[in-house]
Amino acid sequence: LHHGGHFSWTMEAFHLGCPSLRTQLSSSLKPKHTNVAFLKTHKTASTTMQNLLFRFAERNNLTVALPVQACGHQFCYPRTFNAHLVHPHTLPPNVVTSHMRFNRAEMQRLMPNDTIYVTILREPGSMFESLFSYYNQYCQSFKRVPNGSLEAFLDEPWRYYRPDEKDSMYARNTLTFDLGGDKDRPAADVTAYARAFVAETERVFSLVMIAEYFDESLVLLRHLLSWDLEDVLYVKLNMRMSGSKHSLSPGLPFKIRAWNALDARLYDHFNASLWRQLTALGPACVAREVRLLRRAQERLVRGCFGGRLPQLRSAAQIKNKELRPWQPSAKVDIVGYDLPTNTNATWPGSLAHELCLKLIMPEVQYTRVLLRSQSLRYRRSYPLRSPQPQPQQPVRSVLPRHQQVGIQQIHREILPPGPGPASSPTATSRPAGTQSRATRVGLRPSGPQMQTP
Ligand SMILES: Nc1ncnc2c1ncn2[C@@H]1O[C@H](COP(=O)(O)OS(=O)(=O)O)[C@@H](OP(=O)(O)O)[C@H]1O
Repeated sequence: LHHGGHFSWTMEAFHLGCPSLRTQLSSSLKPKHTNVAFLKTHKTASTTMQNLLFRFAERNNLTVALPVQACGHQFCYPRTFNAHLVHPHTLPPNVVTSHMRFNRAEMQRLMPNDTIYVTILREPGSMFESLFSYYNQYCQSFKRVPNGSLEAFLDEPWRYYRPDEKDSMYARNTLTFDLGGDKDRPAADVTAYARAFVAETERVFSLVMIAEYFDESLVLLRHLLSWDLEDVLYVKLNMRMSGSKHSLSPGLPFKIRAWNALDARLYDHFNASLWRQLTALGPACVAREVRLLRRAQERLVRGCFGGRLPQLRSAAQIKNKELRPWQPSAKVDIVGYDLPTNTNATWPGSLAHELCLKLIMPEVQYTRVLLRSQSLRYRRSYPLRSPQPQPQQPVRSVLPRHQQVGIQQIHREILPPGPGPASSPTATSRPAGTQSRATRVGLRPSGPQMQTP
């Protein structure tokens, strides 16, 4: 571990002569942006992203909008999102990231005006294979297929698929559905609809990440939000064991794209736009940031797992219940991790244990833990609260770097060495008491409606 203290890796890139980073240096000194809406799409590495955002929110004492208990850990998906599905103890939020079917107007009612919208897509072939395997016992369209054969489904999808049936959104154009669109557009209309839907998605989302280029996407995210390297460290979550995966025979990716034509168009468009943004940032600099990220990540993981890389375990093998990922059925093995009991060998203290635990905590458990801690904070702030939920703190869109708490120190120790001190400009928080009534009860007045093409 490196004990040289904090440094700015953007400064390092600057010294290496990355032209695009040179012009961005001033923006990297900006306070961190803290109002973020991440649309958690299905089977796209979104749980890994959600965990990263949960940890960022906790480190910075932000509020994460969580579902009311009746919705479980998702905003009553596949219902279209409505701000009333948000638990009152998690208002007003800085961050939202739980599964939902997107609804722009309701999100704007919930989130501060300067919220940055981000989502993630995955290549349709591997995504559909993952959906087919994961939801095989849930989704009737998949259950009907003899021998659970992906090939059989794709040979005659209309034989098995019913557009209006429960859980049909897992069987066709899932990304389009999650983004609030119409997954069953008639073939004659697909091109025009896809064009308009892509344009609308582009208007709302400042960044559309791509799962295949997860680390490169994180580099863009880090720049967009003026975050540090330590803010985008992660461990891969919600992976299937290799035995639960099915390799696609030649011809299948083509059939999957044809069946999920809207998703395929979304993916192609945003994959191209991701690479345009990476090119604009400078490929050498992106590669360097990715290397630094992976190096820091390895140190973090080794620190948590007693100097080793973690062993992947199926849920049944994980001793700590808090760390067991949810299994969709006995036929699919989802990978998780168990912490060694002596993780503190490298970093002493309970903070290190907490950091490591949260890093690998599955979605359902982390959502529960977060709801509990936010409810506690809410009750402590308002022991004699009025019937309407009140804000616990002014809504912040940016964060002074010095406000980040304890666990940050451990993060600092794992960063690769580099020159230059980090600057910590003061943020411009929105002054308390300047919000409208709607903001004070946690919801914002409706903004312009999303124009669904
Ligand atoms: N960092 C990173 N990069 C690339 N891919 C990753 C990453 N993290 C998770 N994964 C893969 O994402 C799949 C799980 O996606 P989600 O977490 O979105 O699933 S869920 O809808 O919330 O259940 C799941 O894919 P499959 O294993 O193919 O099912 C994970 O392996």
